[in-house]
Formats: sequence, C-alpha cells, structure tokens
Amino acid sequence: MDMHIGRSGPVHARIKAPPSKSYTHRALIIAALANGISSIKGQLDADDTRITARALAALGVRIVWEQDLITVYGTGGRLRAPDTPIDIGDSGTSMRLLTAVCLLADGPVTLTGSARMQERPIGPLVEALNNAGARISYTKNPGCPPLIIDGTLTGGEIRADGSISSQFISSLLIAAPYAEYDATISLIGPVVSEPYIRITTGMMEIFGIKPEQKSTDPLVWKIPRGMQYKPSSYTVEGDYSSSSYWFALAAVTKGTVTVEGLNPDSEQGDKRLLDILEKMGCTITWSNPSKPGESEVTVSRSGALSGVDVDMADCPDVVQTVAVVAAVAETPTRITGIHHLRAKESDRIAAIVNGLQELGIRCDASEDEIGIIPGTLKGGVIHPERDHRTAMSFAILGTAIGCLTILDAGCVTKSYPEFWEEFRSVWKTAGSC
Ligand SMILES: O=C(O)C1=C[C@@H](OP(=O)(O)O)[C@@H](O)[C@H](O)C1
Ligand SMILES: C=C(OP(=O)(O)O)C(=O)O
Repeated sequence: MDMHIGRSGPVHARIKAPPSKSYTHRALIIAALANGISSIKGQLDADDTRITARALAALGVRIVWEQDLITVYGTGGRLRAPDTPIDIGDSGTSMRLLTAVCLLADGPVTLTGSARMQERPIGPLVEALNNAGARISYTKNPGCPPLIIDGTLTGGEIRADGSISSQFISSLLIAAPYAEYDATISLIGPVVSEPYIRITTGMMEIFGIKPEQKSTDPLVWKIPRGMQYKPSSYTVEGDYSSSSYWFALAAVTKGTVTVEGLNPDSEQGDKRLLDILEKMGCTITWSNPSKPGESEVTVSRSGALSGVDVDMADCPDVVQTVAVVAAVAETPTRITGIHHLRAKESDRIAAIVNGLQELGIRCDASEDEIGIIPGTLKGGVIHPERDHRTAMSFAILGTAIGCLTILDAGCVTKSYPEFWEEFRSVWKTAGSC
C-alpha cells in the first residue's frame, strides 16, 4: 500500500493514545513467568506484541487474547522448548527480552527473525549470558540472530554492556529472579535508552519483584534467587512514541492536537518530546494531570518554530519525529547521542538524511548525530524500508508539502495498526493533494 499525502491547513484534532508497546511486551513476558493467572487490560494489538505472545505460546504458555484483555496462565518460570525455531520477525524487543527467558526452557530453543533482525546486534547480551551459565551460539552471523539458546542461567556476577541497546539489560533483569544463584547485574560503560530499563524494573515491581539498585554510577542491581513473579491485574498505559506523530502534526500544521490517555508521570523516556517541542516554540497544556487514566495533553503552535540542539540518547524512538518538525523550523537543529539509531528496524540516521534530502532539506550526519538545516520543502517519494517510524514521521511532514508519497506504508502495523485510519480522519478535514 502506498500513501499520497498533500498539504494540510492547521489540524485541530483529539486522539486517543494507543497502548504502550514496551509495557505490553513486558507485561506478557513477566506474566508468563508468574506463578498464577494474570490479566493484562488495554493491551497494544500490533504485529510486535502479537509476536511476543506467539513466542510465549510456543514456549508452552497458555495465553488467551481477547479485545482489550489478555489472560496469561503463568508457568512459574517452567517453559517448554519447542521442536521448531521461533520466528520473531522484526521485533527487537521480543528478540532481546526473550533471549534470557528462553534459558528457562527444558531444552534448546532457536530464536530467528527477519532479514533485518539477522543484522541487529545481540552479541553483548549473548556474551553476558554465556558468562553466566548459558551456552548460546549463532547459526549465521556472529553477534546477530538466529540464536540457539541452551544451558542455564546460573546468576552470580553478571557484567553487561548496554551501550548499543538497553534491551540487553532488560532481558537480564527479567530472567534474573529465576537464576540458580543470587544475581548482581553491573553495567559496563554508558547505557543508551535508559528509561526503558526503568520501565522494566517498574513492571517487575508490579509483578512482585523489585530489583535492589545498589549503585547508580555504574548502574548495579541485585536480585536474589528463588523468587517468583506474582500474578497481577495490570492496565497498559498510553504510548508516548506513537502519540509523538500527533504532537508533531500540531507543530507542523500550526494546529492544536489533544491526546487522551497518556500518563503524565510515565517512565517513558519519549515523554521528553513534549519538552523538546516546547523549546521549539509549541505550547503544551495538561489537564487532569493527577488522574492518569483521564489526563490529556494538548500541543499547539501559533508562532514560528526554532531549531534545537538536543541529546536524544534516552529517547531514540522519537528522533525521527523531532527531525521532521525540525525541517519546518526557522533555524537549524542538531540531534546528538544517537549512534544506536543505526541498529534499529533500519539505519534511522541514514533514513532521516535520505528522506529529508529527497524533500529538499540539507542535512549532515556522523556516526552519532544529525544536523538539519531547514529550507524550502518539495514533494517526493519516501521508501521507509519496513521502518514504521520512518513512515509515520514522514507522513506528518507530508502535511507541509504539495505532494508526498510513502511507499509500503503498511509497515506501520509493527507498532500502530490504526495509524493511517487516524491520520485520514484528522487530515481529511484540513488536507488536500
Ligand atoms: O525495551 C524497549 O521496549 C525498547 C527499547 C529501545 O531500544 P534500545 O534500547 O535498543 O535503544 C526502543 O528503541 C525500542 O523501541 C523499545
Ligand atoms: C526500535 C523499535 O522496536 P524494536 O527494537 O522492538 O524492534 C521501535 O519500535 O522503534
């Protein structure tokens, strides 16, 4: 499916935030390890969260997925090794978080994935696990899936490198309570995407296990052996990464967009986009901030936008969103701390540079940063190369251009299957092509 997007007048819209992808993945995995039946309410129904659910089912977990409710029959950490490989498709979170969890199975488990997944790094996680009792091997390229996961999780002193992905650390933390001995997880060097680790420890706590943080620099946690997650009834909060496109739509069209259902006190690092947009010249207003389920946030823009100089190591999933807003600002933007964007669904630094250049905007990039110099936008064609966030962010920029085509626009189902339906409903009032 290709999408043709034309210039839009100011969009005034109200949208419900889709449920969080990161929280849905974690709730499923942790509930599967709990010693009883959990309910997960208001889950994200998207390709990636379905992949996690199917993978857990292949590992012997009974999961009943209904609209707005998942019932997970926890195994107490006793998983069954399937006879055939588990295909994780394009979901990095499923691949990384499940790697340590597969060590709890009663035999070897093979995890494989899409062609792109077979290029996404997992070496630091495998190394940390192999130093802690596992025997994990690569079937194709060293350092990348597919993996054959065998051995046990002994625990003890586990040192791990989180400088490429925080998902390695989340994986170790989630499985650690089921190790043979007490586990101490210490980070080597700097970590990227740190808020996702807090999402992990927060979810572990909801299911009854709070990792004890022994130090913040370096980050060190202690997790005693012999604990089991307790079943829980958990409601998934709204997703800031998916909502980012609606915030950007207000910024790009000089409109006003209200997003309902986000938690103002969320641990999601992508919440920071609101501060960035405010710095660029948008107005942000919260209402009912003390009631998480009922709160709503409004982003509006009336004057000019200015560029920003911003380190986005902690919030990689909204870099593309900031980049498209930067393209319509009056002054240049520099985004730093983003080397980990090169190992996502696509090389996102290259995707931003190629996409913006196609539309007439000058950019420069290095291994770890991007510079964007706003100019006159022209129409063009964007090929997202199966990267949902490229498709969604450039769609928003399309509303500032005469005509923009997004090829293979269906890739948004990875995280936000209703994106185009929502986009059409808010755009139809103000847009033309
Ligand atoms: O743990 C998670 O839920 C995620 C962590 C981040 O990845 P990295 O830690 O690899 O940057 C993020 O980009 C991804 O979309 C979701
Ligand atoms: C990077 C992403 O997801 P994952 O790592 O789970 O593939 C994303 O959703 O932007």
